[in-house]
Amino acid sequence: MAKINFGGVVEDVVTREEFPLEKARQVLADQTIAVIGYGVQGPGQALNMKDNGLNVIVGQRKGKTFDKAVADGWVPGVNLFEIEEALQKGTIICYLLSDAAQIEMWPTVKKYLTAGKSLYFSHGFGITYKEKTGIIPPADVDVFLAAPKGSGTSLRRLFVEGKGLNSSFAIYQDATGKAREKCIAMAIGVGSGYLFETDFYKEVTSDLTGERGTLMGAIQGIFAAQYEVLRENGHSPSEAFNETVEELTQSLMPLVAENGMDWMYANCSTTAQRGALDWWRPFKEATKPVFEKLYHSVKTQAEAARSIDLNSQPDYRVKLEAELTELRESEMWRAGAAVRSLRPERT
Ligand SMILES: NC(=O)C1=CN([C@@H]2O[C@H](COP(=O)(O)OP(=O)(O)OC[C@H]3O[C@@H](n4cnc5c(N)ncnc54)[C@H](O)[C@@H]3O)[C@@H](O)[C@H]2O)C=CC1
Ligand SMILES: CC(=O)[C@](C)(O)C(=O)O
Ligand SMILES: [Mg+2]
Ligand SMILES: [Mg+2]
Repeated sequence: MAKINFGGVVEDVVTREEFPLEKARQVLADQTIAVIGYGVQGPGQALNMKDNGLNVIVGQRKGKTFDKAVADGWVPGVNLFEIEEALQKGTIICYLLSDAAQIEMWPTVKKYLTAGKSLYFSHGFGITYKEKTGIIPPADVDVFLAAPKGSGTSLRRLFVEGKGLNSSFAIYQDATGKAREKCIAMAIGVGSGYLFETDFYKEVTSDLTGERGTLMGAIQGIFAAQYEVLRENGHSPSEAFNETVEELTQSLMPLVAENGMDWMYANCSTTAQRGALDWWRPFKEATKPVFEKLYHSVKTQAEAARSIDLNSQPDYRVKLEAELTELRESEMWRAGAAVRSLRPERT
């Protein structure tokens, strides 16, 4: 593995140069990779693996999502099946149902995990919280994960553009002595950039923290707070939205992505630099206790319990959709829709 110095800490990573796609194809040559579930990660990973020349089939229950798989080019009876048929045919089972649905389907999946097969996850959830999920694989199968660090939608889009999301990988159980090479081959096959190693516990703990924190929860919270203060002080929705969200996503974050925070700062006025350098610490101090509370809630499994309880209810989708609609219909995001419609490339 390549040794990379991450800010003073040397870590081993796997790059596409040292584990090229050709090697992944060789490792997986005799495998039938069954992607179970065609929600968000399912399509991204399955299509990328198919385009990478791997032997992939999809298992999805009948309904709207099955039809989406057909629309994406999967052919019923050829490489698209009902879940049980795909489980039976697959030698590497990619368990890409929602984390809550994985609990419900587990007794069925387990029946098909015969000796020498592999069970692949994209999250450490099911295994780490096994007391809650009941997901305990048989001892004679390999169990590993590759977790793309981003949405399945982005995984696919970046792949099509010739780019790749980074993924973590972890081996939980090596029954055949080949779990590690299969795991890395799968991680490359789904279209990852470089790979960093973790374990199931660390993957799920960091992932749940990240999505509740800066990636999704905290960012909406901080947007809403600033937007409200601007509105309460007489600024128009267009001004408040532009100064809170639009400028960040359109102008400043791409600069951070390209070359880091200091470089984004350096491309802003010295007035802005002075203010940002003064104010980032108070924001850090104000929010750190919330991040500590969040991490604690993840560590004590309160987050897992809540997500399992709520997402296992029969009407969980309707409830999530209602909350997403509330967000979409808030003034800030309605202002956002108007702002997006006025982007030059859209008018
Ligand atoms: N959404 C994402 O981009 C990411 C997801 N992951 C992980 O990947 C895995 C899959 O997540 P998503 O793609 O978001 O899942 P999802 O919520 O989109 O659901 C995937 C599939 O589950 C099926 N499903 C739901 N309930 C079912 C049931 N009771 N019986 C049978 N099928 C059922 C749906 O039809 C759908 O095909 C999870 O472990 C998740 O944590 C990891 C990284 C990012
Ligand atoms: C996209 C991703 O990696 C997340 C946010 O962790 C998830 O969808 O669970
Ligand atoms: Mg996640
Ligand atoms: Mg994630």
